[in-house]
Amino acid sequence: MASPLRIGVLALQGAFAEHIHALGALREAEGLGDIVEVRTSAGLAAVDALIIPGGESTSMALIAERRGLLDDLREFARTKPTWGTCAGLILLAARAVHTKQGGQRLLEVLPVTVSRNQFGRQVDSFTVTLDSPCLGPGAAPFEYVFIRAPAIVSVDDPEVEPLVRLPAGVGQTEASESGLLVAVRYRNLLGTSFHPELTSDTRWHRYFVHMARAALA
Ligand SMILES: NC(=O)CC[C@H](N)C(=O)O
Repeated sequence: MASPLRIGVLALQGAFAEHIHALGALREAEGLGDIVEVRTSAGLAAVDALIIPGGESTSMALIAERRGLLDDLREFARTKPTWGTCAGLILLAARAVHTKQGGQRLLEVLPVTVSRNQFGRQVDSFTVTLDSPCLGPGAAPFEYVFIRAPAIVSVDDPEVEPLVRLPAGVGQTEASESGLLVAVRYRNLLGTSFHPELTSDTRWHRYFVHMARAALA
């Protein structure tokens, strides 16, 4: 039997404890191995898959850079299963718009452009319940939580698979027939604008576990 999957959560800043909690809830059913807080290059080298949580992408990148972890994170995300949620999605992206003056460091592994804080400030946070066929045939709707979230405003590689789109109009400044993209998959990468770790619904975590397992098989 294959050894149990070891999933790490980047624990420099942000909502890492919530992801660890969500993975913990799946541990037995999914036969997960250690669920690890990753803070160093050695810690990263010891996991099979990684979640980069929500938080503040500029701070997270700065801390990672100071710890000499940024290049290792980039290398990891190039080939190993990696999921970025919210700020984590920004870090994975090839390009970000509406960044702070002077720009910000990104891992540049996911060929999309994200717009930071697309939906406004903290007070404009919102939830929306959407059908999510990517979670399985006949899957019940999922409650999506958005907190100063980015949106994916352009997809720059045909291999990027759109997974979830908001209804047209939500968070958009320009009239457009299709809504903003808030979840994509690309090879070994999953990027989501929302925070599934803030709900008790673990289906997105399960999606990532299955994706990671398939990628590593
Ligand atoms: N909840 C979040 O992760 C917000 C992300 C934040 N707006 C950023 O740019 O990093």
